[in-house]
Amino acid sequence: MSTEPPDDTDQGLALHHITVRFGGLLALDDVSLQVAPGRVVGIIGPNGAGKTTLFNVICGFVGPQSGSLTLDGKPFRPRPHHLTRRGIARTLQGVGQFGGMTVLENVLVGARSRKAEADAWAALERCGVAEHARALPGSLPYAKRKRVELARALASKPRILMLDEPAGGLDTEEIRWLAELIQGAQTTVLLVEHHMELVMSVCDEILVLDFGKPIALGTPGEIRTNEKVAEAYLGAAA
Ligand SMILES: Nc1ncnc2c1ncn2[C@@H]1O[C@H](COP(=O)(O)OP(=O)(O)OP(=O)(O)O)[C@@H](O)[C@H]1O
Repeated sequence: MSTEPPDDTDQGLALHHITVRFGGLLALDDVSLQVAPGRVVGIIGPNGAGKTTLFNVICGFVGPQSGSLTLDGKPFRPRPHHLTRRGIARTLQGVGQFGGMTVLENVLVGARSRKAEADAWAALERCGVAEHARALPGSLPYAKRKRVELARALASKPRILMLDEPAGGLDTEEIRWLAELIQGAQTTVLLVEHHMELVMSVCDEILVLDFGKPIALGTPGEIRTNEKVAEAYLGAAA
């Protein structure tokens, strides 16, 4: 299987032979991935496969023992506090907002541009939660707080939007709304998600990890019928 980024593209984000160890545990084992602009790329795999670690590498929270990243063909050494500047935004698993700040203030955290407040309002509108801008996040139902988390990420108008289990805890109707948002996002999306129906419906391609190893990369149709993928999930269920 080839998950090696092609040499002829210098656009977008690329991971080259990333390996991460935590002590004796190999969390990522020679993972390569090319994320072309505008694509929706899913990262799936059983629990503990390395999905969050991969996100943490892209965000600079975890430094790989070997391998490198490039952004538009140039070396990219991610640092968490520079991510917005580099056009990268990430939602967190769960809701992760500051309880003592209003929804609007949460969305404005880390804002840089002069028109940040207008962008924040636009993102809140887009996510259908503008009416709650002055509320404290803790007073809102879980699904609304997940939307606030999305608005926070969208407010910086990222070129790469990283969604970490955005469907977790949501009902069918809310997941349908989320699918539409991702499909209309008009930006590159990296999606870590356990909800297979969502992943299969929105992704252009999917990377499958198992015990840190990339075991498949392909379209949803290819991944659905891949025997190694089925085995990895069956093994995890057994
Ligand atoms: N900071 C850390 N220190 C030690 N081990 C870690 C650390 N972070 C992750 N791990 C281990 O690395 C492996 C990969 O974890 P990771 O969270 O990336 O998996 P995942 O695919 O995101 O899992 P899940 O679907 O359960 O969220 C797991 O075995 C995990 O216990």
